[in-house]
Formats: sequence, structure tokens, C-alpha cells
Amino acid sequence: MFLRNIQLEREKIESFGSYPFSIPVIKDLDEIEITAPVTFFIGENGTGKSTLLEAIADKCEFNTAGGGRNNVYEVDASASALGDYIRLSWLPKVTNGFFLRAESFYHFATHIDQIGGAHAYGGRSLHHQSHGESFLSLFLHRFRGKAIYLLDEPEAALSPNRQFTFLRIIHDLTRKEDCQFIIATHSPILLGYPDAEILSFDDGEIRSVNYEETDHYRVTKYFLEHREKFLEDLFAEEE
Ligand SMILES: Nc1ncnc2c1ncn2[C@@H]1O[C@H](COP(=O)(O)OP(=O)(O)OP(=O)(O)O)[C@@H](O)[C@H]1O
Repeated sequence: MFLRNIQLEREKIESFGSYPFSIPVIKDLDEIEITAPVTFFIGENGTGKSTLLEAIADKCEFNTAGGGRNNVYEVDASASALGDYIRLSWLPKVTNGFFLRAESFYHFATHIDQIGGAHAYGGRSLHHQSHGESFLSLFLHRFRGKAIYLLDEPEAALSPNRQFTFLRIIHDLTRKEDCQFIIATHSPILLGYPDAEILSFDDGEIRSVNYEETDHYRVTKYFLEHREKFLEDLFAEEE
């Protein structure tokens, strides 16, 4: 493990009235202890997971559009608004790693083609692989060594079976290669990774929760066990 603590430099912030400081969890934030090699950020849409992950990427000097330190290319509106206001504590410090943003992965793939780097991703252009295949190529071929990986909804392109493959990759990379992961996700499958820390961004604060407490687990379980009733209620006409 490398990254141990994330602190909001509150003294630098003049007003909490506008983005990103107006996001409830940021307004409330002092510091976050990172206690496990695999940390998940979960919470409703719009609770600030991507904003914080992107700020960490910025602080790591990774390309905030997606990539590592050496991937220099521009995508509109990918700058981090929060990066200058957080402090990261490392033990030890690493500079290797990658920020994955599902929504701008296309631009990253183009950048890799332009620098002739496809050989490092299984020998095929990432554009000539399916969305899910290209994600797995990235995880399998690029991720290794002492490094920190910041992944924003990596499940976006992955079938349930490929999500299990990805869990196996995380397992191997944390045990055999000493990698650290921080992953924003909505996937009940990924969240099931053993011994991970799950940080919830719901209810205006960041707090550690158990897997079985999460909506992802509870709602999915309920839906699968009571699908007909669930859908009947969901589609019921209002009186
Ligand atoms: N560039 C921006 N300018 C202003 N507001 C923004 C900007 N980017 C995000 N927001 C707002 O900040 C809040 C947090 O957004 P963020 O993308 O961090 O949420 P999230 O938890 O990652 O959501 P999701 O699960 O949908 O990906 C949202 O209300 C969003 O509308």
C-alpha cells in the first residue's frame, strides 16, 4: 500500500458556495484514512466520487483525462477543480500508476495509437478491440509493479463474467505485484472483493461501510429474490 491519507486543505478554500466545494461530502471533508490496498468509492449518482478520484489523479500527476504520468494529451474540460486543494500522504511514495475514466477511454486509445504504443496492449490497437476487451487489455498488459490505480467505474464495459476476471486480476496485482487500487463503482460484483474498504459518499459524508450494508448488495439481492414483486411495485399505477 502506498497512499495512506487524503486531506482537504480547508484553509485554502475561500467559499464552499460553488463546485466542487459545494458538494456535500466535500463540504464535510477533513481527511480520509486509506486502510486497505483495495478501496471502493460508492454512493448515489452525483455524490462526488469522480470529483475526488480525479483530484487524486491530478495530485499523482496522472493525466486527468485518463492515463499515467507519461500520457500527455488534451481532452476538453478534463482539468481537476479539486486537485489543488487536497494533500496526499504516502508511505512509501509511488509515481507509477494510471487513472481510468470510462468516458474518455476513446481519447486515450487514440493517443496510444498516435504514439505507436499498441504493442504494449497485446499487439492490437485498443480501437480494434471491443470496449470490454480493451479495458481488460489495459488491466492485463499495462498494470504491474509498485503502482496506484485509480479507476472510475471500470465495470462500465465489462460483462458479469469479465467482472469476475477483473476481480482475479485485482487479486493477483495486489498480492503478487504490490498494486494499490481506488475504484469508484456501482457494481455489486466488484464491491464483493474480499477485505476491501468500502467508502460510502451517501448522506453528505464519507464513511466506511460493510458490503452487506450497501444498497448495491441489498437492492440487487432483493431484486433477484423477488423480481416479480419488485417489478409489480415499480410499475404500479399511482391511485
Ligand atoms: N465541472 C463541473 N462543474 C459544475 N458541477 C459539476 C462539474 N462536474 C460535476 N459537477 C457536479 O458535482 C456533483 C458531483 O459530481 P461527480 O461526477 O463527482 O459525481 P459522482 O458521484 O461521480 O456521480 P456518478 O455516480 O453519476 O458518476 C454533481 O452534482 C455534478 O453535477
